[in-house]
Amino acid sequence: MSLITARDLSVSHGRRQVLRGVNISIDPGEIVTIVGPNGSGKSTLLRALLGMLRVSGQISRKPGLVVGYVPQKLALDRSLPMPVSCFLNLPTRHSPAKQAEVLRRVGVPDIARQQVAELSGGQFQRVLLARALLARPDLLVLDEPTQGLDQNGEAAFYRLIEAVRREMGVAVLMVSHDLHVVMSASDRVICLNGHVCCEGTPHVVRDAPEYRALFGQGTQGALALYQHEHDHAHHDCDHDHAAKKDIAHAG
Ligand SMILES: Nc1ncnc2c1ncn2[C@@H]1O[C@H](COP(=O)(O)OP(=O)(O)OP(=O)(O)O)[C@@H](O)[C@H]1O
Repeated sequence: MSLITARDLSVSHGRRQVLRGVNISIDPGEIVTIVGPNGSGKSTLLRALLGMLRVSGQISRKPGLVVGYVPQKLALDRSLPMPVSCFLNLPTRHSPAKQAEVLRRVGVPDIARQQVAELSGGQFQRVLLARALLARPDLLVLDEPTQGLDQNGEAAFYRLIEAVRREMGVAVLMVSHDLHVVMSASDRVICLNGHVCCEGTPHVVRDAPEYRALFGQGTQGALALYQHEHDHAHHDCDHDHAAKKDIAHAG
């Protein structure tokens, strides 16, 4: 049974429709990455799936589903004096032993007493991940989790995500702008631009015309992501969604 499924999902911000007719489902233990140009509705889709927005269409969640969410921006004044251990207790209190275990798991074992304001960007991302993992989620939702990290930091973070998935069996739904990472770390990629342009295993998507129109080819693709106007006609690429998913699970 899927953890979360949305059918014919549409979302408007005010009078502006941001998402239309989106179908998506996340299965236990899979890593799914959403890519798309700025403003294409990626964060909106995550927030809609989490039940944070008014939507039209259907969203169903597995009963008792626990989600750990790491938002793109956290409205936290990092100049506030607050040790990591206190931050990890927001909003639910956890024992020091449990905190230590999860901090060790995300690769920052010695920082419980450190001030949040003193953490590097990479350490702070790991603390955010630790906080999400403390809830023992079935599904981790990460909105551009490596924003602000350098390439090494990004690669290390995604390796960590894969290790956490392997060890805890948690499914991961994330937004990324890093094509290279998307290709290597995801079971399934969804290209979004107000609607699902195409989706499937990284290899299936890489060869899809819709994906190439969005990202171009080769290393120049990352630039295309930001420049693309996305006015091409759409071949209905949802029709073989089931087949692609099969490939995703077989591979
Ligand atoms: N709360 C809001 N009220 C009004 N408009 C919004 C709101 N949130 C998002 N939007 C608009 O909806 C569109 C999609 O925004 P969203 O943040 O989902 O895109 P995104 O793909 O995540 O972008 P980015 O890659 O820049 O993070 C944008 O045009 C944005 O300005």
